[in-house]
Amino acid sequence: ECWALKDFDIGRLLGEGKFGKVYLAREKQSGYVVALKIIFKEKLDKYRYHSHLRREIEIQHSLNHPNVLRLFAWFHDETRIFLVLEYAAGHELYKLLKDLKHFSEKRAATYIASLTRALAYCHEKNVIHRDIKPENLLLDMEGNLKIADFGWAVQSSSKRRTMCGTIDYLAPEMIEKKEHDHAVDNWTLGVLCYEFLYGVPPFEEHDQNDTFRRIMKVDLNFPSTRHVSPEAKDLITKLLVKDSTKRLSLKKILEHPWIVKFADMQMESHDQK
Ligand SMILES: O=C(Cc1cc(-c2ccc3c(-c4nc5ccccc5[nH]4)n[nH]c3c2)n[nH]1)Nc1cccc(F)c1
Repeated sequence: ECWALKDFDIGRLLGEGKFGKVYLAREKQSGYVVALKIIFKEKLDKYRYHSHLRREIEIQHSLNHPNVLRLFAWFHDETRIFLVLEYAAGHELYKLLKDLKHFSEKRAATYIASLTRALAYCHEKNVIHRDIKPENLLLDMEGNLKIADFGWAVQSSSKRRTMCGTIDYLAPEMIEKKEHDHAVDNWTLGVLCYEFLYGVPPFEEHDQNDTFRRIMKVDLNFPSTRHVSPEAKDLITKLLVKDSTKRLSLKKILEHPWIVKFADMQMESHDQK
């Protein structure tokens, strides 16, 4: 069935991106609640984003995993493209992290386990996300983590060389504009694990060049302001490794003592039906 804007009641604004806004919406027939992203075609022209958007749509539409936000469908009219995305009725993860200051080891390990399973699924499908950061992570009603934006995802058929993402989460090989592969996502898991437990990313500095320098040196230290278990520090240290071939694999992350000890295996999220 081909949907059109008239099939939806539009609700509040959920988020705003470079190309468009995301609204809460309800499909009139079924009552199904979704996130409706509205992208203006003229914006695509301006940024020559058409092929990029097509790739994002193909990537996201091909992914079907409990921890990856679903793209159910898309349609367009003369001026706009509409994406019918899964609505995550929980929180935005970065807001929750700001409110809580830092996560408990149980919560952090559960999110890292979910992210690792989602990334293992994406890598199986030859998709490198490359831009996992708290702003792109959402929680559904049951508190299950969902990776949302695939703004920078690529099919990892050939090695990628384009610069992307914010500074704090960039792996060294991406900064050096070297060829990189899916191991960049393993690095990012280390950055996120640190940020979940300490409330700030590991190499954060005011000046971007200082952040670059600290990433390139892997200048990692664990403040004693917070008690964090040695197991957690061990996992982070095994992910924030400059040589991408030496980073802990996704499989080994799920077998790591800290994950085994603290992560609760969440049930897959139930459909809203
Ligand atoms: O644009 C996005 C990703 C995306 C998802 C979203 C998004 C933003 C917010 C939400 C939410 C949501 N739930 C909330 C709960 C509380 C507060 C805010 C919330 N936002 N649910 N689903 C969403 C989805 N924005 N952008 N994907 C995309 C882009 C182009 C092509 C394509 F195939 C996918």
